Amino acid sequence: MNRFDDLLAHAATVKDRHILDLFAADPDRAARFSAEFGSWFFDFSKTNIDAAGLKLLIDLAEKTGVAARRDAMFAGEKINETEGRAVLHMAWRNFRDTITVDGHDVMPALRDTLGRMQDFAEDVRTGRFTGQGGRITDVVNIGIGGSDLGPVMASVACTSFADGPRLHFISNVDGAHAHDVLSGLNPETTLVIVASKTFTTIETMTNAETARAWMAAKVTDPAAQFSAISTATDRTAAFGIPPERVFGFEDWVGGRYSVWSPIGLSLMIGIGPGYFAEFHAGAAAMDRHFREAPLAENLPVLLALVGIWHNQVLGHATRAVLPYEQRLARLPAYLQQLEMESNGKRVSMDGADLPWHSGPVVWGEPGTNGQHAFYQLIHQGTRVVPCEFLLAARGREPYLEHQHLLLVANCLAQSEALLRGRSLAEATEIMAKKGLTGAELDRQARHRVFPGNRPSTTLLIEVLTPFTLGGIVALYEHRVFVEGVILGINSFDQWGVELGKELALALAPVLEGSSEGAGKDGSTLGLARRIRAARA
Ligand SMILES: O=P(O)(O)OC[C@H]1O[C@H](O)[C@H](O)[C@@H](O)[C@@H]1O
Repeated sequence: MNRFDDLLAHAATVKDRHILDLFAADPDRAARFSAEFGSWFFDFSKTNIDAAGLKLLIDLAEKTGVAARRDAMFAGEKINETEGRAVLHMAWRNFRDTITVDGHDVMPALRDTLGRMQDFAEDVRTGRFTGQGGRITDVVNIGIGGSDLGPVMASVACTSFADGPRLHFISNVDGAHAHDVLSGLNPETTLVIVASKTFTTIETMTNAETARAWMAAKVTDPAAQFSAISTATDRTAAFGIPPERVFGFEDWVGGRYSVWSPIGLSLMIGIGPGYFAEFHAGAAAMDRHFREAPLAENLPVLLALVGIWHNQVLGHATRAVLPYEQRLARLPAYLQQLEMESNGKRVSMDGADLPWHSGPVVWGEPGTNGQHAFYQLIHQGTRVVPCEFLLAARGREPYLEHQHLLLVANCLAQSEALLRGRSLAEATEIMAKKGLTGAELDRQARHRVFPGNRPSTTLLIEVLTPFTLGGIVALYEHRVFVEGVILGINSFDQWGVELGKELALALAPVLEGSSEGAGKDGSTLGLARRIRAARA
């Protein structure tokens, strides 16, 4: 007996029916299977979930203790059990509440750091803080994973609000990344932000050294144009960054949940503290909704339950995230870390093998580009890929609103096509009109059949702003949390990234030729030999 049995039994009885029949049987289906909070509207009616299935899903959230776990998280309990940490990134976007960790009010220190960030951001933006060659024109954020993806994703999303220095990001240890970014910049007017929660991550520290050398070649005091963001202020000092430009945060902010914290400094400089506060406010609004709304009307809970239905119940291993919004181009990459690093776990909280599948593979690209690339498989491939469309009703450039209308039409058309499909009879009729007959008509028509009955959801906002973006990101964070609770896993550690890091360190001497690599497999040694020869 496992926690999904009732749902699996229900799914077995309904999985072959057509979602269109659900619409035909219930004229109110679209309203009944959607939910709204403030600026965010979530439609999950184009799925095979019916009233009985939804009830079983809500029951599942109840019996797995989602609400109690949520309250424990907001109360600062150490729900990240394998690291013995609280999970309180929400504190960084809600400065009204009092939040205590180990009986200690953490908010005064956060307000102090936020104030220092705001002052520094304004100083950079207004020219009170300058580089050694004048006003700061460019800001380079050096970080990776959660210290990169959040600021990159949000800065692209907030492009139309950016009026500060230009933002650039270096993450990959591949020197080509640092080269390509830095070679276009003037060291005398560039501010480098080294963003690393631990300040030990090899990629970030290597790129930071590279940037320091690049700057030292042109300015007398490179450290004067460096800032650092970390929980490890001893290490930032050792790197030579003066404390007034170091912005700290606590270990109860996970890397992939840290865009709200000082890790968002580059974004704050780009869009200004005012819009950054709106980004916070949108997320804080979503936090309140998550804490207060009944489970059946709770957007993060509903997104999670639809995810569970598709992955653990129906067995669809991947989910496509398809933003019809160019400025959300980096959202799929951001969500890959958020969801897959959080819920890609093989054991449950107590260390036992997970008796069901972990979270899904998340992937995607903005529409309409994806339509001309991989949608073929989504429409006619043999596997079902649940699709998650994100859409803003309005664009931000009034003079291009005619293009936005076309974008919206494409998004709705895709979810309609996935739902409706095209039958063999319809395809045959179309091809017959083109003059085909007989066996050729039959053959050609079969290639043009769309099975349809493919599930999708749509998250609709009115327009993309820092506020609505903040809500979207918090919505996904809490969705990941709810899925994690239902799966019984710890969504806040990431031990799965460690092994490769250790092996990479051990391989460096093999590549340099100073170690034989005893005990390594033949493939690794053979590749290392070839690489050594090519580099000699
Ligand atoms: O911020 P840092 O300490 O440099 O960590 C950067 C990233 O690397 C780690 O390996 C983790 O996989 C990520 O969760 C983290 O965001």
